[in-house]
Amino acid sequence: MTSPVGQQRERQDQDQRRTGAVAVRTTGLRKSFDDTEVIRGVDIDIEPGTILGLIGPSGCGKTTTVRLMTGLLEPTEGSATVFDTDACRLSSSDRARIGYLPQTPALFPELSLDENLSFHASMYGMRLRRRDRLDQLLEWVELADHRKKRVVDASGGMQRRLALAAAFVHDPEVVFLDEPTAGIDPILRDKLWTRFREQAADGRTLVVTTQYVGEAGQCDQVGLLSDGELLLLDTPTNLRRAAFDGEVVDVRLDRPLTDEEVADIGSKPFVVGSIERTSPTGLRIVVDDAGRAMQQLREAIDVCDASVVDMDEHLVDYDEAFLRVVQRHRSASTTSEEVAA
Ligand SMILES: Nc1ncnc2c1ncn2[C@@H]1O[C@H](COP(=O)(O)OP(=O)(O)OP(=O)(O)O)[C@@H](O)[C@H]1O
Repeated sequence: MTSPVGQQRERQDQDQRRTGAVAVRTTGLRKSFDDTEVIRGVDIDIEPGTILGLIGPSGCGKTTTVRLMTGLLEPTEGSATVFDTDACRLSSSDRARIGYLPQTPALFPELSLDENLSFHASMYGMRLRRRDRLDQLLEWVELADHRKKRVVDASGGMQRRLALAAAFVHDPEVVFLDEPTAGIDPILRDKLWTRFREQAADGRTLVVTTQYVGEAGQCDQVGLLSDGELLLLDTPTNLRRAAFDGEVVDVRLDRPLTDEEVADIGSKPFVVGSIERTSPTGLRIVVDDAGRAMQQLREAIDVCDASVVDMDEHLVDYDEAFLRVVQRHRSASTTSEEVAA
């Protein structure tokens, strides 16, 4: 879907990338409703042409963060900027460079899918080549065969896809998508992510919230929110590393090691975290680099006069990584509250 406008923006975004510009930035962002603070000091920089995924448990503040970034909510403290301008003070022409899929999209139930999309296009004053654009978008979200269906007769997933198409109708440069894949089957979800990646490759910037933690792997940067705090902002690979503060190797031996032998292995420089007994003869060891450490571990186990039955890197999946980072943060907060009390 690279239009001439898209190509021009790609060039502009490449220029911005060279100068280190950011498309969206939050600085010390805080938001309270009544006396309850729900966003607690969030700092995020999003480079043009990248996808930021916001993940976190229900109620952690994903939607509120997105609404602050779009300027729909005013922060209590700190700021959110888009194109270097306060999000609450964007001009109407800058607003037209932004797309937004809210969690509860506004669709006209009695109008057809096609008419709804057409209405969104007309709001942006689109006339030229509008039909082509709408056809393209309906294909994009696999609704072309249902275009005549009224929204009221469409499934929840179809309505979501229609709203997603509407967020892109005016070819925006920065797009905020609040749970775009909720209620969509895994095959189409995967296709949509391929399309989001194409959009980013075309120079557009996407902020995507999701409750499907595995989708973190599709993003350039992942922001992990918990109770309104940004626990981590990093690449998906580093999110996995953060779960154990290193890489993880699982080893099974021909006999149980004694506590002294385990402590001896734990003192080796390539072991950077805990050693956990996973069974009488099984160990889970956190190391700096799994590839290198496996040979060094074999040597250390040889010295103990034991043999390795099998040894493999434990590939942490995103769900496990997410759970561990959130649980670690929650237990650290509880401990510091107990110390303070
Ligand atoms: N307008 C509001 N008034 C009062 N509280 C609000 C308002 N909007 C959000 N909240 C509260 O702020 C917190 C964060 O809500 P938010 O919708 O941002 O979470 P979320 O991570 O998007 O959740 P979910 O994944 O369930 O959509 C919640 O405790 C919610 O109840």
